[in-house]
Amino acid sequence: MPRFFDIAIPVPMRQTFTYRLPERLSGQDVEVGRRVQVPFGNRTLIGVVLSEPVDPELDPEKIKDIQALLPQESQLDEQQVKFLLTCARYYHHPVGDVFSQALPVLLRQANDIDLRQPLCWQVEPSLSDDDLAEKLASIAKTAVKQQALFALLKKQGAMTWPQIRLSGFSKAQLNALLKKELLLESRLPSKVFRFEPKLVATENKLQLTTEQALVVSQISQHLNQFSCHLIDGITGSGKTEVYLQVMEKVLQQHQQVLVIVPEIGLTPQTLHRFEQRFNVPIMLHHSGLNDGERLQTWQSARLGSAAIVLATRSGVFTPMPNLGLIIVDEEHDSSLKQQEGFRYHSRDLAILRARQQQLPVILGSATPSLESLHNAQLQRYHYHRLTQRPGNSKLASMQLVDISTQPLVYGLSGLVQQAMRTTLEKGEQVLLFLNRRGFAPAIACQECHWVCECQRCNRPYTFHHNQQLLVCHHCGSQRRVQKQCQQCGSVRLSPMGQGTEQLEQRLAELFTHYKAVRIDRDSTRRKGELEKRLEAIADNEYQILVGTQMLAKGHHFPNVTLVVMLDVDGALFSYDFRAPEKMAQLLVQVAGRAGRASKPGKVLIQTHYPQHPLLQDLVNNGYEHFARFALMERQQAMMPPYSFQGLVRAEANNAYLPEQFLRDISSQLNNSECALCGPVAAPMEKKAGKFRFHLTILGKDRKSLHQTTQLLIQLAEHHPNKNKVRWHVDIDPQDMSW
Ligand SMILES: Nc1ncnc2c1ncn2[C@@H]1O[C@H](COP(=O)(O)OP(=O)(O)OP(=O)(O)O)[C@@H](O)[C@H]1O
Ligand SMILES: [Zn+2]
Repeated sequence: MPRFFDIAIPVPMRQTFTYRLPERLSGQDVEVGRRVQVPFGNRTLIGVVLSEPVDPELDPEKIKDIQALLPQESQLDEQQVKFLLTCARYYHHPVGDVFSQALPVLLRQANDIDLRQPLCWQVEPSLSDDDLAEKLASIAKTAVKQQALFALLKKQGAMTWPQIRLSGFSKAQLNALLKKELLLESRLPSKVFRFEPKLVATENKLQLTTEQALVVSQISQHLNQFSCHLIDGITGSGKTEVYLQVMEKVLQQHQQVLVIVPEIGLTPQTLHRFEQRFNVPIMLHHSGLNDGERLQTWQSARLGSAAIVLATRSGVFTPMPNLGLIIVDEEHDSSLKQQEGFRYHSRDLAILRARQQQLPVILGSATPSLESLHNAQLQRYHYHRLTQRPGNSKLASMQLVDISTQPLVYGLSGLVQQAMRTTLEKGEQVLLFLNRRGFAPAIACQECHWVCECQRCNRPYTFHHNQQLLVCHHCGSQRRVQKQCQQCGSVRLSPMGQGTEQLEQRLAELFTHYKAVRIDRDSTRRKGELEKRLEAIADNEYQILVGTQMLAKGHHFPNVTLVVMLDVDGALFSYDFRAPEKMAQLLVQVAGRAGRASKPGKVLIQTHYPQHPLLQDLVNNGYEHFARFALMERQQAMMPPYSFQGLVRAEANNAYLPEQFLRDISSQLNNSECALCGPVAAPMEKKAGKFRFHLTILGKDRKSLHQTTQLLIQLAEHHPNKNKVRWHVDIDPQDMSW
């Protein structure tokens, strides 16, 4: 009797496909989670087996054969398959694509792959102290980085290349030490992680404050079962120390820990702190790794040999058979939500996974999302607060600076310049926050006011001075700088407004005795550049830090005592109902970079609207008060988290088709328990040449949202124009500007 299996394959259809196990493979075991190679149309695809053998619904004659079973060493376990199926259902996303996204790129192909454990390096253990000292002396005094790398490995034990790189070292430095026979190269052991007391560097453990101790003990009472904990702790209150101490208890049970953070490349110090505490295999998962490195993380996690996986959002899919805890740090951060393709929220999936696998999950933030606060209010989550900074560091004071009535010099008010001078003269650092990359956000004609726009987006090009380019920040298109106005022919074109690139230049004129450094996506594009700049800031080589929100994220700048937000007005009048929440979070997070050591910090916020209630509330009463008020507003307006939202987006080369498409499917929908809003043009109606429309679904509960979404998808899939319009569904959308 031939056997048939349901298989998920990466095609844009919301269904699974049945295949036959051919005679020549019939002797083999086919477990749920096995990767297989199957024919589809005239292509060959990699799929994943979803079921035990099934009775086919189709005529067996029409069912195609599985071409090959791929190595068992790369298969998913049943737990993982169950989780991914739930993900696909929750987000109404094609199941094959969910599986494909959850696999490392190399496993989406049929090629032979190297599934060995990653290489790692440690100080040659066979060398005596005397030998070491002698060899160490052979490293030139001037080779400071080699010395430092050696010292790090000596302290740390074995490290993989991604770890070494993130610590700021190069392959050349590593190779130099290898050549001098100071290091032993081996593969990370593939044995399952087992805890031993000596793996914790207890000397680095901090004496917990009363508040911290309480949180650690409360969470520790809930290990080995599902529970969700929200740690609402002000910036610098020591959330990381709480994570570390709970992690230790989980590791002690020989279990694995998954830590999800919004960015890793941006915040290498998170990894340092883990390494300093735990001498266990820590594997990384983030966009700075190549495909091979990502596969190695996946594999050691899957084998149970990685004790800790530190990952960005897609790390939530890492298979970890002995998982005992998930931590989502900065749970409010919008980069935890994937904005294209499979649009999942990593925090929400972490909770779903924790529930399915019966383990605790910790969400941490100084500015929790309104969703999480609401869940805490409903007592779905355990709510923990950290209200103080350990030691004598105080939260920075915030002050609004009215710029509607005073002249600015390069965007800086007199009061701000004065405060900067005072701070700099004391030998302390200043951080200037401006969320706008480039030299100027537009180039305009002085005669006729024509603005040079991207034709594909109908938005102004941003002027990048260093590259002498105009770049569209919406679609990425670039062109050379125009010399002449296209409307009136005048050559009097000039930049309008100010971005970080310009600000950095101007500061050199204003503060001649001090050095400024810029941190944004442009200035840190080159590998290792960010680390270099952060290090130089720590060494006080720069006194003025200019940056975008890259600077707001989790950094610890002990000598920064003044933070200036140059322009926060954009968010005050946004169409997006989440804009005030995001702006409040950003403000508090940036402010949290000031005065983190013993020196008190100050935050100056420049605005044209100092009386705006949102700003007043934040500055006078803090985030908690703001959040309570914002939640009340959401409740009155019946917006999330008091309702459940889905969004159908459609786009096409003309404006008519997507609007008509959405209108058709919404008008064909009968008896929906949800309110449908739209179709309306997206806030950015045209992007990269496509016209875009929205249909919003608002349900009073999740069940009705799911039902309505399901029905709309069916209608869309049968619409005659379904191939002329590109459309997708976004459940719990975060960014309505798309
Ligand atoms: N119990 C403690 N005793 C002394 N110092 C502590 C203690 N806990 C944390 N710290 C120190 O306080 C500083 C801030 O801690 P940490 O970075 O963990 O804060 P956080 O809450 O994660 O902040 P943020 O939200 O801004 O990232 C660190 O330098 C940390 O070493
Ligand atoms: Zn564009």
